[in-house]
Amino acid sequence: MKILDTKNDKKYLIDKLKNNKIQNKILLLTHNPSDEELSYKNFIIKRCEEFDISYIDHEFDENVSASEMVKYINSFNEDDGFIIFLPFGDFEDMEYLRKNINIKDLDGFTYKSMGRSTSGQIDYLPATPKAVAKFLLNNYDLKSKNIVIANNTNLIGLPLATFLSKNHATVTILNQHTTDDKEFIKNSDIFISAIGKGNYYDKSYFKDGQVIIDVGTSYVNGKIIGDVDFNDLKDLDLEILTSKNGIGSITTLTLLESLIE
Ligand SMILES: Nc1nc(=O)c2c([nH]1)NC[C@@H]1CN(c3ccc(C(=O)N[C@@H](CCC(=O)O)C(=O)O)cc3)C=[N+]21
Repeated sequence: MKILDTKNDKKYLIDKLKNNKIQNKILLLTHNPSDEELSYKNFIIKRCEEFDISYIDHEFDENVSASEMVKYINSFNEDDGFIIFLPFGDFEDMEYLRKNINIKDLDGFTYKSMGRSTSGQIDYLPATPKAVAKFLLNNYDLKSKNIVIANNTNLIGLPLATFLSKNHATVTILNQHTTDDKEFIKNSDIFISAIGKGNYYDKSYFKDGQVIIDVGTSYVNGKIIGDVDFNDLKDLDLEILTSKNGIGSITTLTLLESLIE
């Protein structure tokens, strides 16, 4: 087993963010945020302070309507960026927000971004799938590879799948109701997991020669663990990008990179 990491990618992103003076602001938008959303927001705030990026930390109150939200967001400069921390308190009218926000979208949220990433434009992907896509494109030839993705959300699995398909991979998306997930995973060349169930996949799911990208983040006793129990895979001859020093550690930087024109 070979453990991969994103340390070089991280160094590259940090240098890029240090060397480009960013004039535009980033809007950090929450609505009844969960602990996970708040912790991700705090990672971003720490990075904004490190790179001298202005941010506006705005929590919408309970009763605000979608049109009031859009009015507030669109009152900023069109080159200022925004991120809506999901699930955004399960706000009902996401359609209206996806359709009408027109300042810079840093996390592939609007319908316009969704359409563009589907046609293969990497810059319009949300930060997490963008980080995964870049890592794969930099390190592997995707042509005729079988890729299986365990995640079917608008934030990760769907945009990643369409993008990788445009890049000539054969892609399968699993969901909670998939019955023969073990068979799909075992037959893949590259497996990307983002289910958020700590140590869920053991060695019975894998075989020699595979590449595993573990995007899962579960908090257990204050520590982040991934979906794949990589300690159990020691005897297999495969490559794994684990949760530690993996995609999570470059997601924030990838998001801020999108502020640079
Ligand atoms: N619109 C939206 N986009 C998201 O991408 C999004 C979201 N909403 N809601 C909340 C979840 C959670 N999430 C994490 C990202 C990184 C780490 C992570 O592991 N970060 C690094 C630190 C990163 C740093 O220091 O810059 C680490 O702990 O090593 C965890 C969780 C994204 N989310």
